[in-house]
Amino acid sequence: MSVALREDWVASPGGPLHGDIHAPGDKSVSHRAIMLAAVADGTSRIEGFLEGEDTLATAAIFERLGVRIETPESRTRVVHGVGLDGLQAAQHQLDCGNAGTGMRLLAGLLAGQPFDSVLVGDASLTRRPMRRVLDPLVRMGASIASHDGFPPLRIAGGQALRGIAYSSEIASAQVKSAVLLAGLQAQGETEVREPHPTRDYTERMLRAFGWPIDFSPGVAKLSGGHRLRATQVSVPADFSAAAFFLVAATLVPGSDIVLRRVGMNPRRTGLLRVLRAMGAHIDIEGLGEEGGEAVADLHVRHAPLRGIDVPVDAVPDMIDEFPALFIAAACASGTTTVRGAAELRVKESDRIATMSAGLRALGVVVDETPDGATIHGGPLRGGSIASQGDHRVAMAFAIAGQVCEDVVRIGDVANVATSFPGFDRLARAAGFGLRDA
Ligand SMILES: O=C(O)C1=C[C@@H](OP(=O)(O)O)[C@@H](O)[C@H](O)C1
Ligand SMILES: C=C(OP(=O)(O)O)C(=O)O
Repeated sequence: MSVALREDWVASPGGPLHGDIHAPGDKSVSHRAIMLAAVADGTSRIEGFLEGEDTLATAAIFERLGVRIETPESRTRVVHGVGLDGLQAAQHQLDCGNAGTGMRLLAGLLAGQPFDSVLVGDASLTRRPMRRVLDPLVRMGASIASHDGFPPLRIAGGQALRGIAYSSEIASAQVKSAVLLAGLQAQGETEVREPHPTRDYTERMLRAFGWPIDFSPGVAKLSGGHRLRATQVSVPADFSAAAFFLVAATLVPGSDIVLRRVGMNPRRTGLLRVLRAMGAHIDIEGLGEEGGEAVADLHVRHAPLRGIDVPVDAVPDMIDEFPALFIAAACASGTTTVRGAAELRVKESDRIATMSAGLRALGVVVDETPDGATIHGGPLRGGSIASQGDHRVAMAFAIAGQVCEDVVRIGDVANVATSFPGFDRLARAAGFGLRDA
């Protein structure tokens, strides 16, 4: 039996943050680039690929399905696509690790294949709800058995899928993407509507790989029966990784940093809007386009923050940034209220509960609600934090340590490598006080 790796950090004030920071490649884009390149015709090149455990797990799964993937240099992948009809049955279960994105998108992509597949994940992923993708996929004709709506997912191959018009009740790019990827192999038209627009990387990348698709914010429509053509993908730096430095430099007096070539897809940058409304000093410089995605340098200087009511319509645009926002809110004057964010309860951990408990351990007053929290800003004392193995919670409390009166001990940080390998090294180089316990 394998035992989860447990590592701890000790974070303490390191002084002002300075320098240029290159955050790793975008996780959402990296997952999708591997998936589409694998089932395209021809050889694709992916540059800026995130070498995190989540996206490495997705790449390893396609190798098990018979796709050759080369690594000519770090952060580059050359994928020898086999076409939508060229994947081969795997001999073993397919391990998605910690990645909700990997498992949910693969469920859609594998539902219409002629062979059976079994998708498994780690303890955290095994607790995450899958009915949100199983319901629409089964309506399309898929046959997928689960453990009462939770992983493992046993996909029976050889099902004839048909397109559906699906109105999702939750704003989830993973649900939308699973249905669209199943739609590639379905008879007729597949349409997905969402209650609030979510990140549109699947739609944009399908178009880049030559698949006809209509989409506008909140709705996407495609038909089965086309082919994907290999292409080049340039992956921008991940806004969600950059977010930890945006908050840290805002909070630590004297800080002045530049985050380079960060992906600025508007469905990802809600934290920027919210931090600016709280008083943050962040300039967008050199806004341009790389590989069809907006990118910019983000210049951040320290600024005092004041609490706000986070607009509910910003929530899907910053869904992964709440751990960092909770720290910003704890350091702001006044109170910050988050509503309409119940989805946070079904991430790698229950992020409302994990962040509230961690902040309380540092002396912050937090009133938790079913779909959010009210955070009362005030001084942070030191303390011990259980990250519950959640990468974003661990990184958020590393920021808290930079502005605490005493040290912050953060437990179980190994999963930081799922989305941000090398975070601790980069953070120390920028000036963080952060060491292994
Ligand atoms: O599609 C994606 O790449 C993602 C969508 C979001 O999840 P939901 O779709 O469940 O909101 C996000 O939390 C996750 O980190 C990545
Ligand atoms: C929720 C996240 O990812 P996933 O759903 O892919 O596990 C995340 O990275 O914060």
